[in-house]
Amino acid sequence: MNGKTIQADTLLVLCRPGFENDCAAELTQQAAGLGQGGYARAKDNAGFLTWHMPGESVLPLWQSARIFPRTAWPVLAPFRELPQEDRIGPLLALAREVGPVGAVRLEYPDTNEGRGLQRFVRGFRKAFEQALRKQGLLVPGQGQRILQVFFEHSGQGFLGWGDTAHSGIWEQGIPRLRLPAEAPSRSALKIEEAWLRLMTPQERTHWLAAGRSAVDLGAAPGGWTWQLARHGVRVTAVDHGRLVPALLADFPVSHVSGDAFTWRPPRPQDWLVCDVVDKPARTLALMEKWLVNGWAKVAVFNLKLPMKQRHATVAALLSRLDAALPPGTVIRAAQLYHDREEITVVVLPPLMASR
Ligand SMILES: C[S@@+](CC[C@H](N)C(=O)[O-])C[C@H]1O[C@@H](n2cnc3c(N)ncnc32)[C@H](O)[C@@H]1O
Repeated sequence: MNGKTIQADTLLVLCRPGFENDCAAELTQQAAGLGQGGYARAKDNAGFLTWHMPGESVLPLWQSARIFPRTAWPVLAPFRELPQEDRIGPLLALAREVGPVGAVRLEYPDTNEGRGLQRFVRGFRKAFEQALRKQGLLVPGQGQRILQVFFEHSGQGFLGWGDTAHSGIWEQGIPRLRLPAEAPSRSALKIEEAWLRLMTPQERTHWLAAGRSAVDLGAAPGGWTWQLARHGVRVTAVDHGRLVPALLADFPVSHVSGDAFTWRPPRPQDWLVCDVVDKPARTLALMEKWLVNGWAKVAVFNLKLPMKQRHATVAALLSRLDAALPPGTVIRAAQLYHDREEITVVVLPPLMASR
């Protein structure tokens, strides 16, 4: 049960504050690729924007892969000046137009001001969900459709719908991941988010398995190496810097003090991961060399963003990589919640199931 088809000409997009124009540039390019137009309404550092396509359906664009948006969903209607004494009533009336959903997401901008809404949203969630359940509009576990509400402030925002396939798997596009005490660095959260956001469960089961091999370029102090090694992957960690000693003592990890840009693996690996901070074109050329030569099958790496033309730069680099690799190679990229001035890229070989 996925619910009736609803049309929409507006997309609500959440992103890291400061990247609204990059989202707009990306959506402009994607819409053009679909033979569509559109325009953004965005304020600098707002952490969100709306994308408008008057007279057209925004659904094909919503169903396309995105790099800069953390999440996006079709808008049914904006709401304004919700009465303080009954904010639920007007939103219930809109929710009825969406129909029964399996879950509700309540979102707000990831800005200082937006985070001030946390308490309001916590209280509102309880009352709103109760009211939805009473009316048969929220039936947890049933159907894929999610009711989406975005609060710009407590009286104003947008209501729409989504699903995990096209809006992403997390409310606000923000994963709530815990950093275990033994993790060598906070970067460990970044590769975990990359796996969860950019790989399917089947791909993770296939590749993140005991007996697989990996090289981690720029590995120290060892957060990414630790994440791979705790799945039983044998890791060669390349860095002039020191790894956390427990990694070498307790896990299938070996350390090579070498240069990421010149070191070559003695035999082909399953994984190549790379968190070296360098010029994006230089990192990309390194990844291309490894993948084209068959030194690794799967890659996870960061591309540092330039100061200007961020979307145009990464789009050009990713299309260069795509052209260099065999047809069918899967390239997925996103500015993760744990990314600041970079994006994270995952590359998977064609026909992964048969490897
Ligand atoms: C952001 S840190 C990596 C953090 C690591 N992924 C983690 O999870 O703990 C970048 C690392 O790249 C290393 N690095 C920079 N240039 C390098 C090079 N040319 N060869 C090898 N390592 C390099 C640095 O020494 C540094 O340890």
